[in-house]
Amino acid sequence: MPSTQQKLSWVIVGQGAIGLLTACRLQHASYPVALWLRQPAPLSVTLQASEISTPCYFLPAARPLHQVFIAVKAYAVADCLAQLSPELSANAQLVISHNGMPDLAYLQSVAAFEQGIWFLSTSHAALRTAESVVHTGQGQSILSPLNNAARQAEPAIVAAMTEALGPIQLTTDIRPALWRKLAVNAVINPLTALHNCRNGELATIAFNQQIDRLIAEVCQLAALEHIELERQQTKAHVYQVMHATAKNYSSMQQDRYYQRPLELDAITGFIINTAAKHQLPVPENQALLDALRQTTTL
Ligand SMILES: NC(=O)C1=CN([C@@H]2O[C@H](COP(=O)(O)OP(=O)(O)OC[C@H]3O[C@@H](n4cnc5c(N)ncnc54)[C@H](OP(=O)(O)O)[C@@H]3O)[C@@H](O)[C@H]2O)C=CC1
Ligand SMILES: CC(C)(CO)C(=O)C(=O)O
Repeated sequence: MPSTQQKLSWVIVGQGAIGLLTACRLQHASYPVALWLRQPAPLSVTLQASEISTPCYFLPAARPLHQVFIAVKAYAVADCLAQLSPELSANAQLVISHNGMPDLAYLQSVAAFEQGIWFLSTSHAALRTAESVVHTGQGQSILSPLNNAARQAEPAIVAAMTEALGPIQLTTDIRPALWRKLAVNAVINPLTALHNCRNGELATIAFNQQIDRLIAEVCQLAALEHIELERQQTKAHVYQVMHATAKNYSSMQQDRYYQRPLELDAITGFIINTAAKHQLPVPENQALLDALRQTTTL
C-alpha cells in the first residue's frame, strides 16, 4: 500500500452515486480527491455505509487532470470524454465505469499515446440522496487495463481502485465479465424500471419464466460472440445479485422514476442490435424494450 505522500491525486467526474462513493472512499483512504462537475463548486456530502456516517468535502478539480475516474451513464461517456480530452495531462490515467456493454475499441482510440485507459465493472451499489451517498450494496469490481500506458501504471491504479471499489479482480480480457454483468442488468434493470419495484421483488415466481427466457437469449447471443455463458450458472448469478441487492432500487428504476433518460441502448438495445447482426431472434428482450419505450417519456 503506498504511503499518503505517494498516493496519486484523483479527479472524479460528476456527482452521481458511484462517482461519489468512489470519491468518498478514496478520500477516506487519504487520497487527494477533487471533483469535475458541470458547474465547478465545492461539494459537501456524507457517505453512509454500514450505519457509519463520514462527512466528505471536495474542491473543484484543477487542470490538467491526471488520474480521472468517470462513472457516468453509458450514453454520457462520449460527450464526457470529448469535454475532458483537452484538460488531460499527457500521461493521464482514465478509469471508465458504466453498466451495459462498452465499445472497447472506441475507448482505446480516445487515449493519446501515453495516456492510460481502463474499464471497471462494479457490483457495488449506491444511492445518491440530497445530502449523502448511501453505500446500499457491498460488491466487488473487475478492472482491466485497455492499453500499454495503463499496464505500465498498474500497481498505483489497482491500489486506488481497491480502496474505492474493491475487492478488485484484474483481468486482461474483461469481455466475459462484461457479458456476465450484461445478463444481470438485462434482467434486473428493465424489469424493475417497468414494474417500479425493488430488485428483490423480481424473485417471485411471477417473473420466473420471463427471466428464464431473457437469460436464454443473452446466453445464446454470447455464444455467437464466442463468449461462454452457461444458462443455469448465469441464472443462478442473476438471482444471487437480485437477493444481495433485494432492498435496492436499480439505477434504471431510479432513472425512470425521476424521468431521466434510461440506459437502455447499452443494455437491452445492445442485445437487440448485436442479435440482429447474427440474425438471432430475441423476442423477450425486444418486448421488454418496446414496453419500456411505450411507457417512458424520455
Ligand atoms: N448506482 C448504482 O448503484 C450502480 C450504477 N452502476 C452504473 O454506473 C454508472 C454510473 O451510475 P450512477 O452513479 O448511478 O449515475 P448517475 O447518473 O447518478 O451519475 C452520473 C453523474 O455524472 C454527471 N455527468 C455526466 N456527464 C458529465 C460531464 N460531462 N461532466 C460532468 N458531470 C457529468 C451526471 O450529471 P447530470 O445528471 O447533470 O447528467 C451525474 O451527476 C451507470 O452506468 C450505472 O448503470 C453500476 C452499478 C451500480
Ligand atoms: C446490480 C444492479 C442491478 C444493482 O441495483 C445495478 O447494476 C444497477 O442498479 O444498475
